[in-house]
Amino acid sequence: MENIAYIALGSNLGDRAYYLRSAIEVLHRYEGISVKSSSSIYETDPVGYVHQDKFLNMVIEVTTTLSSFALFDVTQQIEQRFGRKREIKWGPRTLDLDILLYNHENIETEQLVIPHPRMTERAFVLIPLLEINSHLAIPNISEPLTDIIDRLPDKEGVRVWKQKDGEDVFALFES
Ligand SMILES: Nc1ncnc2c1ncn2[C@@H]1O[C@H](COP(=O)(O)OP(=O)(O)OP(=O)(O)O)[C@@H](O)[C@H]1O
Ligand SMILES: Nc1nc2c(c(=O)[nH]1)N=C(CO)CN2
Repeated sequence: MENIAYIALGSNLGDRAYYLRSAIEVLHRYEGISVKSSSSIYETDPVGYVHQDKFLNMVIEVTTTLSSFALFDVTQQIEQRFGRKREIKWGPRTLDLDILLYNHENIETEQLVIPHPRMTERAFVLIPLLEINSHLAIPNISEPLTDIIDRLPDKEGVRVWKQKDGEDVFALFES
């Protein structure tokens, strides 16, 4: 069975675009995962822990035959592979992969919560998400995403870094 999931990517250490691109490539090559579309790449001011460099953030849509938990395992493995270290809460990272949505499911386990619990507080997530699916509904949220974004303070720090142009996800990373 095909499931639809949305994944947020973030990086603010080292060659940020390389980490985003590599994560998308590894996901796409993975048996049972297909990357269907991607947002533009945004450069965003750090939120939470502010004494760190700017992030690149984007969101992708994937279809997958994997369960939400199996997909989560894959995203955790990819973070590990690209040298993710967790030192400071909300601090610098080479690669962060968050599963935002999985179909319209509500999942609440210790390891995995979907919809991602902080997604509606983050313009750096909602702006790229809305770019790829302007009709998206989030379980238990009835307010339009555009209204939510309007009142998020971090929206001022979200700027397009590389505009998406066409369907090819990987074209985003070519200079
Ligand atoms: N939907 C989800 N996607 C990714 N991780 C999740 C999700 N729900 C819960 N988690 C859990 O969050 C844990 C902490 O994640 P992480 O260290 O990446 O936090 P963070 O990126 O610093 O902060 P945030 O969770 O606010 O983005 C992960 O180990 C994972 O078990
Ligand atoms: N702009 C921005 N700020 C953040 C980000 C992020 O991806 N982008 N991720 C965080 C922890 O998940 C904390 N703060």
